[in-house]
Amino acid sequence: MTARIGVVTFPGTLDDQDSLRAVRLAGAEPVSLWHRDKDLKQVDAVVLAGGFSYGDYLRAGAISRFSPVMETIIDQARAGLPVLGICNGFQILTESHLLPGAMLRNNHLHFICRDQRLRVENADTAWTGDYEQGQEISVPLKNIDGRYVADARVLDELEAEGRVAFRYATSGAAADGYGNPNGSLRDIAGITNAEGNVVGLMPHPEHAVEPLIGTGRTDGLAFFTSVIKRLVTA
Ligand SMILES: NC(=O)CC[C@H](N)C(=O)O
Repeated sequence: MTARIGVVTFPGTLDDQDSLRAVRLAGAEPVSLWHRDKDLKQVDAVVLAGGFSYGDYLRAGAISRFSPVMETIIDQARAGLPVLGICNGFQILTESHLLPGAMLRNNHLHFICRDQRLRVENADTAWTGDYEQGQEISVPLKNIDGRYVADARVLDELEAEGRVAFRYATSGAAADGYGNPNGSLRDIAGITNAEGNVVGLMPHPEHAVEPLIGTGRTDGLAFFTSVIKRLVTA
């Protein structure tokens, strides 16, 4: 049976079309979800796509968190539904308290847009099973509120439980996409919840799924193939 993967559109979402396309290229059925609908149309997994939902007013993700669609997603995520938050989606997940910590303005106070090197730290989540632990990937990064913070106790807990899913890779030159781009604590680019079904990250895997586009790398596609495999074997 083909997995159905929903992609939520809020007013101000930018990356829903690319996310739907990534879902299709990975082999699942893409399903559009609308922020005002509580109904998730019986999807097997959900992607919260990037952008500026509700104009990032108040704080990025702070208003989206209270949308009707999030009411259902928060309930179902707690019951095991795989949810991936990309960039603004990650911001919505922290605002929803499905993931700990918060995203602050980049330490240099600028919007940044570049290809970013990441290290996969946890290849055991619903969204990362097709990567190797320690694998380095490159995907686009584009945000202004990308600086991940949490208090030391939360950071230690994330590290101890293997819940740092991605770190900014710092072992090369900035011109090659290496380095911490925004001052995120402990170079954290993405995290998972304890159960591994909810994952959020600031860089954009959905923009790196086709060899003809961008740098020609398809490093992001494995997010989507990973969850499809997880759904089949679940
Ligand atoms: N591409 C994105 O989702 C980035 C938007 C995000 N609201 C920001 O921090 O700028």
